[in-house]
Amino acid sequence: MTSQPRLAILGLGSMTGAILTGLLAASVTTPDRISATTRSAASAQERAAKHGVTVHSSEEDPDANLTAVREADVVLLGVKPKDIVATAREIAPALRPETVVVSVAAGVRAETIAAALPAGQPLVRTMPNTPLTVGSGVVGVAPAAGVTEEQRALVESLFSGSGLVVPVTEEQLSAVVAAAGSAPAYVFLLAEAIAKHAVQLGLDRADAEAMAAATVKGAGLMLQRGVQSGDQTAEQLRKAVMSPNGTTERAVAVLQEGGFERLVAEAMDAAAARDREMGEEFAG
Ligand SMILES: NC(=O)C1=CN([C@@H]2O[C@H](COP(=O)(O)OP(=O)(O)OC[C@H]3O[C@@H](n4cnc5c(N)ncnc54)[C@H](O)[C@@H]3O)[C@@H](O)[C@H]2O)C=CC1
Ligand SMILES: O=C(O)[C@@H]1CCC=N1
Repeated sequence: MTSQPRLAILGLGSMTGAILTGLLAASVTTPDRISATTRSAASAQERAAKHGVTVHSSEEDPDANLTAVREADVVLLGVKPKDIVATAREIAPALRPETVVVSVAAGVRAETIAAALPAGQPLVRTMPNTPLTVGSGVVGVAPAAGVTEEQRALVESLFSGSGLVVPVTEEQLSAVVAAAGSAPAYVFLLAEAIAKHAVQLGLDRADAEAMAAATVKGAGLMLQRGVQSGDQTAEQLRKAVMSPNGTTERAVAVLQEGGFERLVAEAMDAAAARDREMGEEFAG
C-alpha cells in the first residue's frame, strides 16, 4: 500500500485507545483516515475528544459498525472477547474482500472469528499490551491462513512505530498474553506494593508513588538497553544492585525464599490457561 491506511476501530476502549495513541504519535496514519465506534454515546464523545478522531456509538446508530468498516483497509476488532463473534457477523456484509480484519481479543480463536466473516476474509490475530500508548508496547502477531505477505506487513506496520512486534503462531498467543498482554498489570501491582509499603516505612504518599514510578521506569530503561545491546541481562543488572551483605541481598532473599519466581510462573500459567479456556468458551 502506498498511501496511509484507512482504519476502522470497532470498540475504541483501553486497548485500542492505546494502539490508536501509539500509531497516531508514530504518524502511521492520520485522524481523518480513522473511523471508530463504541457502545454508548457518552464513551463515543469522550473517546472522540481524547483522540481527535470520529467516533460513533452503536447504541445511537445501529449501523455505526457497518458504516465504519465500508472504506477501511484494516478493521481492528477491539470489543471484549464475548462480543467478537457478534461484531464480526454484524460487519460481514460491509467488508470489502481485501480488508484485513485484526482481532486484539484474548482467547477467541481465528477459526471462530473466521466462521463469522465472509469466506476467505483476511484475518490476523494479535495480542498487544497497553504500553503501546507510550511507544513502548509489545504485540504478538499471528496471521491466519491465507493472509498475504503484504497484508501481514500492513498489520505489523500499525504497531512497529510504537513497540516491539513479535511474529508468532496462534498457539503461542497464550504465552504472549502471559508474558506481555497481561504483564503490565504485574508491573503495576509491584509499583502499587512498593508505594504502599514505602508509606508504612515513613514516606509521604506522593513521594512514595513518584519513587515507585521512577524506579520502574529507570529499571525498565536499563533492562531494555542491556537486552537490546546484548551487554547485560536482567540477572546481571539485578546482581549489580546487590552489594555483598548489603540491603538488596537481604530483600531479594526474602522474595526468593517467599516463592517470588514460583508465584510469577503460576500467575503466567493462570493467564495462559484462561486464554486457552476462552478459546473453548467462545468457540461456536
Ligand atoms: N486491556 C488490555 O490491556 C488488553 C485488552 N486486550 C483485548 O482488548 C479487547 C478490549 O478490551 P479493553 O480495551 O480492555 O475493553 P474496553 O471495555 O476498554 O473496550 C471495549 C470497547 O468496546 C466497545 N463496544 C462494546 N460493544 C460494542 C459494539 N457492539 N459496537 C461498538 N463498540 C462496542 C465498548 O464501548 C468499549 O469502548 C478485549 O478483547 C481484550 O481481550 C488485549 C490485550 C490487552
Ligand atoms: O485481562 C484480559 O483478559 C485482557 C487480555 C490481556 C490483558 N487484558
